[in-house]
Amino acid sequence: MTVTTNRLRIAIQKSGRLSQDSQALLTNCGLKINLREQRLIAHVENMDIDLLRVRDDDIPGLVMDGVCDLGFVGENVLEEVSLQRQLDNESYDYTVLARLDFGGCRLSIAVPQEEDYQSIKDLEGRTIATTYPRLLNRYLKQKGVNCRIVNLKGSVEVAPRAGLADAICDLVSTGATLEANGLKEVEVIYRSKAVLIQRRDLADEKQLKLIKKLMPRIQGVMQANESKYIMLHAPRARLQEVIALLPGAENPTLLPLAGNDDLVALHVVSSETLFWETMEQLKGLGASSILVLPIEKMME
Ligand SMILES: Nc1ncnc2c1ncn2[C@@H]1O[C@H](COP(=O)(O)OP(=O)(O)OP(=O)(O)O)[C@@H](O)[C@H]1O
Ligand SMILES: O=P(O)(O)OC[C@H]1O[C@H](OP(=O)(O)OP(=O)(O)O)[C@H](O)[C@@H]1O
Ligand SMILES: [Mg+2]
Repeated sequence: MTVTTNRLRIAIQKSGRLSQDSQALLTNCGLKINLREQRLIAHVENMDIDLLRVRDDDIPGLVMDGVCDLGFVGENVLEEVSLQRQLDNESYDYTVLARLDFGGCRLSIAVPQEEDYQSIKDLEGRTIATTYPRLLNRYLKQKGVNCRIVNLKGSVEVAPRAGLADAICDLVSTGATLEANGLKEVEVIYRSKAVLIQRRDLADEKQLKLIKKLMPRIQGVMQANESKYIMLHAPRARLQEVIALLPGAENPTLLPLAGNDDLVALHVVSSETLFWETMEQLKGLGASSILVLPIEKMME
């Protein structure tokens, strides 16, 4: 590629399911992003980074062709584009730097609710509408089922009602879209999360150094997201029982309470969230002033 810039180029979805989370992750990593709604490129003011804001479908190709150095994209799109590029004899090289904690969804086959569905064999010879023809084709081949695949870029869920297909293969998260369209999920064919990918042939020392700086921050933000800071007052006499109830609290900090020898303050960073049930059990042991706080950043 002949793009001559030393600034690291990161492709992110312009508007959609991954935009906010990708941007928030970068912001939490300390990037000051100068965003103007309509701009294709957003400058990062405090680091040599530019964000390219594009359709998510274009992100794998931009990274594979070396136009962008990094990209935030769903594994579903990444895998679909990779399969298509293999077929077209185009390069499909990339490195996954991190699997992220957002964009979780599954690619599933769904049929009309009233259909008596037993197995994938029921779809032999039928028509399935999807935005992911390559992933669907791979799955059907594995199962030895022949179907006609109709490629739709949007509104896939209305295809059966519109008489365009017998079934669909689309992304599902809560299942609300399927339900609203009178469909039921019958096969999960792919489970996806957002990932951060890097172009394989990246060689610029300065850019590699920047990525090396960024990665521990990304890991730190994700770790902080799933961790909680727990504080409570526990009766000294039941300390061992209290500690046993707290997830990941092997080495809590214990602090004396002024004017009260029976109670002790306990602080701990927990890798899991504290459920209401556990809080009620803690209370049952005599614990009080239980606080569960979010953690913004972490570095070990
Ligand atoms: N309901 C969902 N819950 C969580 N993640 C989802 C959900 N739907 C999609 N995703 C993930 O987010 C990605 C982007 O979804 P979105 O619906 O914004 O795509 P799009 O409509 O193709 O957007 P674009 O205009 O950028 O092409 C998907 O490829 C998938 O990885
Ligand atoms: O199972 P659910 O929680 O209902 O989520 C699934 C829906 O989410 C996505 O679309 P999105 O809402 O991002 O809109 P889009 O179809 O315009 O991309 C996806 O394409 C499904 O339609
Ligand atoms: Mg898209």
